Amino acid sequence: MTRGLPTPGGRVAFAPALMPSARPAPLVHKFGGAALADADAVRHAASIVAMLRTDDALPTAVVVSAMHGVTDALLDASHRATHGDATGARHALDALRRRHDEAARRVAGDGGGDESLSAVIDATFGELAGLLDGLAALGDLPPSVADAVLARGERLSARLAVAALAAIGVPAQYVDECDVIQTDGRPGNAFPDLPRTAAAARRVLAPLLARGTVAVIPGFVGAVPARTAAHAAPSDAPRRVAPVVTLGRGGSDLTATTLARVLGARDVFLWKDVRGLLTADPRVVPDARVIPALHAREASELAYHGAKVLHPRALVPLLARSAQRDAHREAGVPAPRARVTVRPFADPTAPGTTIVLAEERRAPGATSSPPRHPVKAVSALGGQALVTVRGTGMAGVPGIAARAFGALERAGISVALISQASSEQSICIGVPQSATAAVEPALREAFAAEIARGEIEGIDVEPDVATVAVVGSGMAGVPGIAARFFGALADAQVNVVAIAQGSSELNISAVVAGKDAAAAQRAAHAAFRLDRVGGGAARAPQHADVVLLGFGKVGRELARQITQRQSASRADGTQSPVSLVGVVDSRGWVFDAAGLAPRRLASLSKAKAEGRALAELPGGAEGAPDAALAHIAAHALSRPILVDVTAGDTSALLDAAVHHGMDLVLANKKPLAEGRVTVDAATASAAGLVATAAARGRRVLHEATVGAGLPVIDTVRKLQESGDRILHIQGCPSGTLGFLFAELGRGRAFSDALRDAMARGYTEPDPREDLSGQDVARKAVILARLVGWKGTLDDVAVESLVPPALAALPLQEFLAQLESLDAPWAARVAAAAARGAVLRYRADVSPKEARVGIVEVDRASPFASLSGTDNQFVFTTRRYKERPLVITGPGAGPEVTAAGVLNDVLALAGAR
Ligand SMILES: Nc1ncnc2c1ncn2[C@@H]1O[C@H](COP(=O)(O)OP(=O)(O)O)[C@@H](O)[C@H]1O
Ligand SMILES: N[C@@H](CC(=O)OP(=O)(O)O)C(=O)O
Repeated sequence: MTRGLPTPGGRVAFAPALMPSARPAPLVHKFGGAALADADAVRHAASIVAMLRTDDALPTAVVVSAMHGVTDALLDASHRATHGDATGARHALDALRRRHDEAARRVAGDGGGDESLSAVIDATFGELAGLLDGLAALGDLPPSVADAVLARGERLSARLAVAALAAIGVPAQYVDECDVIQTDGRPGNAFPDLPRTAAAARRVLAPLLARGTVAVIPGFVGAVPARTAAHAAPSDAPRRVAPVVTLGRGGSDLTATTLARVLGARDVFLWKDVRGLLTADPRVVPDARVIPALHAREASELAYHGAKVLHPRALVPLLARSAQRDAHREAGVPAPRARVTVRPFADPTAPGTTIVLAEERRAPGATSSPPRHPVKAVSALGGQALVTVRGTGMAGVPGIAARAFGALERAGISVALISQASSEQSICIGVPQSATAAVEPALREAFAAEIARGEIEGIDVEPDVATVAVVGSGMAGVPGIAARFFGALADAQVNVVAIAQGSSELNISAVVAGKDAAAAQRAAHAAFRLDRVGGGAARAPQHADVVLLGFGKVGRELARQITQRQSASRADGTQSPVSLVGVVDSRGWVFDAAGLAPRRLASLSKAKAEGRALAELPGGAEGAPDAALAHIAAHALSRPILVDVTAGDTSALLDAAVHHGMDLVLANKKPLAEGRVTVDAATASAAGLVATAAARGRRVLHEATVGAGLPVIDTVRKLQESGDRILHIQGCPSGTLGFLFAELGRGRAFSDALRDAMARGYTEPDPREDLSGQDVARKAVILARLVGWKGTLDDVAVESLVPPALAALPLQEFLAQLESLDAPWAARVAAAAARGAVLRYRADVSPKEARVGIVEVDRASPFASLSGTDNQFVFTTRRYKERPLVITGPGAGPEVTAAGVLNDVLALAGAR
């Protein structure tokens, strides 16, 4: 064993006597195509190599993928050529050539162009043109020729990388992949032969690395074994077919891990355009998080189930099993010891994801607490078809599944999933959509006898499905994972076509319609709280997309304030934490996933204020709010927040929004105080909405439901979080009633004060809505529940200011009789005054009760000083007992209400 001796500088020096060789183990870098967009990116890659190579010139091998999109473009050009579109093929090639010429010019930096690089580009495009001509003549695209075309992409980028390294003074040399990576020769899906690759690496790479030269090797491609090379090209194929094969799409990862294995590397860095291996594809689940560490088996499972970030077999060379390991050791392949990290190209010092290779060792019988995240990630493999073989005669007949497998294997069809119902009356097989046509004949042939005997009744093919998988080694032995997964899919209204659980218990998969795959992944991600996984957000900085439900006075003011917030961010050069992507009214919506521009919002606001519906406005769509929500939720939004600034019972909509993965901000009291959204009939509705959201890792904030923009609910939370206990809250949360009682106290007649309140626009159109006390009662319910009261709106004792005889009258008749109330009110006010008190309409809540009605308060009480439409809240707590905590201020009006809502939105935007 080698032993490190710490040096004063903190580095680790190796005692020479203990080191088998003087040089430290090499580093292997792999730069993915997604990261290599242009010359700047290639230069950035070179700088990363230089940085990690350090002054000690650590031995370094660099594997590169073709630049972003180049493999696809080459494939497209090949298809065009075979289908007779010679012009299209030439144009595609010309565009690629321009891109590489431009990159070559810029990559070398100030040193100017590199002639040998131009010559290589020239020669490569000459070869490519020849290959495409050959394909045009052939009218077919044999896999071996496709591989020969595709190989050029990585070779070009490797040349660019060499130039970029040279430009910053790092000695680098291009090494042809065929001189190192030896494979089994399977076109389009080859696998490296480790012993032969190890021998080649010793011969070709070791001397270079020993000299301190960085070896740059094209990824994705390898050599065909000598015996197959002779047959690699069909006799009528283009003459210039080189005997190369590719390792399957994304195969540069596999090149890198193979090299790491045969070189005995210390580290493999897989540099990607994402911040690491994430809990989901961030293009589908915007709040995906970086997984700090996961086992290679989990990573492979994810890759196999469609996570495009890693080649499905990338980790195989580093996981060779022990029997193989012995055989390999004899053949000169060192034991695996590399550390594998998936790193963000854009942020090279970030830790990314570590892929753990060591097997988990647990003492027999050892128990451990269930993992915090039994499921670590979710992924989906689209473009599949599901084949079902049905028949009552299959029950109890052994080997049906194995024969189905065998038949498909012989037909060259890879099976992504297989599941058999316990009744054994059907087997479901997931295959690539492209194989659909070949599947049925293959199975019919394999089961001809059973079909003839009627034991197999049918073979059905369902096209366009996707397999959605949740993956994590922690799910083994943790009960309820499947229930949570399928519950989440059901809640998201995703129909599950078939189910499969891998025998390893590393994954559970569900086959769903292709169109549901995104919704299914988001639902599973939310259900397993994967947005809480600890390695940082997929994207920095944080950003939330806001959808406004309700575009009335408060909604429009909020839109204005969000726009204002965005321009403040622009002014100080930061990204706004929020953007408004959708507005919804009762009849329609306007939505743009990229965000509604300020000008557009201003004109929508203006039109809406003039009485027009959103559906009638430019870009507006017609439909009920639930349709709006479904439409909006189908888009990949960044940490979406639904803001409810309506006044109706929106419970069902809010529930749907939570299931779509949205956080909620409410100014609307009804769903909290009255809504019937509940997970448990015994719990009250408010707890229901909040609990449903919490179970899915979503949050509900609703500061503006009590006291508008005043920090009432925030104060409750802060008191509680700091360990205080709220004994009771007394509040005057109605601007209208506050105004009315202040005026009565000043000797004004009831009818006169109420008419004034109406004229000032304080009251609802029918003032009895305010006078009934219902609005205050809703606020009381919301506050009371926060302090631990368990009742519902029906349990609140409410004193109405409207005598029963006047409650049902038409509005005008009620108003005509207002004067009849003046004398009784004057008497009541006078009686209170005689006792040194004034009247107030107040909500009193505690963990034990919620009451709203008229109270007499001492003239010295803070409530007595209330004026205008101000609200006031008095908190008596364990800490604030002798002198309670008082919050007073304007508690109504669009501006302060919208500001309260905006605070909640910003809190959520920054919180996740
Ligand atoms: N679980 C996941 N974690 C990270 N990225 C993922 C995941 N699933 C899918 N992806 C996608 O994989 C892409 C990176 O893969 P790929 O393009 O093959 O990278 P590279 O070119 O670096 O090899 C990312 O842009 C991301 O959209
Ligand atoms: N260029 C190849 C191989 C590869 O590994 O690419 P990437 O690193 O971009 O996944 C492909 O597109 O499949």
